[in-house]
Amino acid sequence: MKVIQAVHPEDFKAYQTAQIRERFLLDGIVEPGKINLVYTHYDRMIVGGASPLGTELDLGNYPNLRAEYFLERREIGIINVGGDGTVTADGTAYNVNKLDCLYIGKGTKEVKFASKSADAPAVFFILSAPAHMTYPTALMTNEEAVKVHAGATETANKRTINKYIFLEGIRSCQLVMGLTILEPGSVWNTMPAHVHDRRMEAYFYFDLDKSQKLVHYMGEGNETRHIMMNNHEAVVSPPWSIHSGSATANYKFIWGMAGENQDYTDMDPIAIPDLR
Ligand SMILES: O=C[C@H](O)[C@@H](O)CC(=O)C(=O)O
Ligand SMILES: [Zn+2]
Repeated sequence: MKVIQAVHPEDFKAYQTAQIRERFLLDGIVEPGKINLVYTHYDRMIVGGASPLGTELDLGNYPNLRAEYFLERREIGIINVGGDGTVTADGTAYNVNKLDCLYIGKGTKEVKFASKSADAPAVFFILSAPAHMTYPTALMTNEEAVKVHAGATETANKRTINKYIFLEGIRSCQLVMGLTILEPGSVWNTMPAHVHDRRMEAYFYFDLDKSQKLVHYMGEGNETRHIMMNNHEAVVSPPWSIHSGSATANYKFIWGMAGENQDYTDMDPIAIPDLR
């Protein structure tokens, strides 16, 4: 499992394109027939993808964890962004179709991922954080997710925020997870931008056409940089960094957090004119 170390904001100011990409961009996590996971030292969040084809994929165990099994001291959130699929947790199979979310609590020994059809494979995006107790495994469909309408067509940021794992939804120790859908013609997410010193965040962009590009903005609000991103790529956001994007067409993205609190509204917004 690849490991990403944490970066100091003062050091970040000197980073060139290649360094920014190496330290924050998680590309290649979606690979047909494979599970790819990255261990980040941002709140020890593991970020990855499971893309089963004809055969089931096992979550497995990794030496980095020094655990008997993956979820011995962890919890996991999974959202499917591809074709119909199933996730099996200790023998119980859950239908996790596109935009559905499954939370699996600490103590589950075996997790398996499968696609209903290899011709329309499921693509599972995975977030896993350390957990101190067991919350029940729970499935939430996209219809059941709590929806918040944000932005406007005039500012090209009209979008719907879908919340799944959060204080009023699926309960967890640390994980907060959901996804945001932009309307056609709207291309800006998380603008006005914000930081939340108490939590890290990861973004995973999807349903962005292959011919298009996403520009992800990061850094302190007065010292911003960008990363050019493609469909099915993820990026980690340190607690000191904004995390916002604009693209050449509309798209969707999964966001997820772990850290000091689970209060979604604990954000310090940065006024648009103040960005540098
Ligand atoms: O801390 C919260 C996250 O940055 C996202 O939920 C923001 C987002 O989905 C959006 O504005 O579109
Ligand atoms: Zn945020």
